[in-house]
Amino acid sequence: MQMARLALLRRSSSGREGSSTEDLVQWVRQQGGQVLPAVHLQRQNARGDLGLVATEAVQSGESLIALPPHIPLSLPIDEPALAALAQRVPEKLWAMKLGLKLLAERAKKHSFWWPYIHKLPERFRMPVFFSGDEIQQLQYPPIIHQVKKRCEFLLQFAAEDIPNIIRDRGNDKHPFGGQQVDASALGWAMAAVSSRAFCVKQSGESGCPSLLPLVDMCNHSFTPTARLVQHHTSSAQLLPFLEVVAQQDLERGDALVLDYGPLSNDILLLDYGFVIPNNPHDRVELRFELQLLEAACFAAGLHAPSSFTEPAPWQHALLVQLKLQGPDASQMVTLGGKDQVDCRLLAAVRLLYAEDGSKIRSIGVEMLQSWDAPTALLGLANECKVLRTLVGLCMLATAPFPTSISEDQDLLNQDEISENIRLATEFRTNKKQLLINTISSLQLRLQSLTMQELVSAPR
Ligand SMILES: C[S@@+](CC[C@H](N)C(=O)[O-])C[C@H]1O[C@@H](n2cnc3c(N)ncnc32)[C@H](O)[C@@H]1O
Repeated sequence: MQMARLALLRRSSSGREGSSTEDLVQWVRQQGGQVLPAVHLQRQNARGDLGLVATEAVQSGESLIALPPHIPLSLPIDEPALAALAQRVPEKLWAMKLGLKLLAERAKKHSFWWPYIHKLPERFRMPVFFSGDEIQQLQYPPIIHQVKKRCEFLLQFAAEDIPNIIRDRGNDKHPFGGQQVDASALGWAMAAVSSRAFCVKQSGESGCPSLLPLVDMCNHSFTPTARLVQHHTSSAQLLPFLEVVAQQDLERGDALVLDYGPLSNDILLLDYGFVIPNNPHDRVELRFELQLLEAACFAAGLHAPSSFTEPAPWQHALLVQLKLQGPDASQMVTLGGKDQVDCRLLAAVRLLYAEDGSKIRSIGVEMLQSWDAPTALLGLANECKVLRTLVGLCMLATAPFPTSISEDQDLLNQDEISENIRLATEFRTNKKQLLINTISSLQLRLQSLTMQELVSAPR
């Protein structure tokens, strides 16, 4: 299917570029919120991105922003037509449910949240707004698949679900005040929510995504300078409900940055429209298949044992236990990260090389998944083959990327490339770097094992 581009939404009503950055701060204060005088909203770059900074020194633990309970924009949806629409949104696309409420508020003449909505970005950089060619430039099938699915959902929701619900309920109950909502408007709302909502606990219930005006002007860092604290209070008390607190002493000019969570570059790109170089939470996904492991053996210059095509019954039983085969299998495994490879993948390659089932069963499936598994029981030579096969797998995983890191770097050094191509190139180059780093780590392990093997070999 040819991917349709979701045309960028242009709204003359966005006040981001024209008005003062202090409007939002003032509105939060008028609503009973507290904003430390040292906290300011500033433009970050020519694109008009905003962020919060400290304009004076602040002590660790000081309250920077406090929001009363009526300021967050969150679910549930009371309006029946809107609630009926939200029910048709798959749970995975939770941001679209709250996005519908955001769109409805944006369409209202006197929405309580207008000073906030007015300050939201006019456009977002998520790949659902890329052209078909730009999406292909991501070069990584799992993310291309996700982007296509989101585009298809937005196009179908705009073309079928919204008109159907509106027709059934009559125009006087139009959830968007009679305004037409197309795929790009839906994409805008989904992107606004996915990139800005925080999970907030509501009286005894589990977390609920909420838009937190002003708080959502904090950018992300894995080494945050501020943290979000939730207080349990009733709305009648107007006590601080959510607070942003300084995580450390801040100097004048320091950015207030929150940690959005342990997010991979896939999620950061899809939901937030940016990626982090050397992201410790990033991984490369692949599907566990014996044929792939066999190919990895060949790539590593090894002869694949027959178990790679036909595992012994005890090996099959352990693969089922690892949920890599059998009816409950979930075959998605990962490369990269702190442990270098998915622990289930490590265990699978180990048990496929093992000849003695009873030895392996004595180690247990838990231990097989750990780098601390006793090499003596697995056999040094076997463990070397395991590592070489995993290196081969990383090499195979680089195959779908048609460009090299140095070609990507050349592209990134050109000033005239578009923002979307820059982002797609940064994304794919980080994936390749992750695979190269994983190969290096595995090779280091292999070197130290080879040394042990040489030392322990009979002379
Ligand atoms: C919660 S908002 C933060 C405020 C936002 N900068 C703005 O102008 O409204 C999240 C968005 O900020 C940007 N952002 C946040 N942290 C970032 C980072 N570390 N690098 C690049 N962009 C970031 C991304 O566009 C992201 O979708």
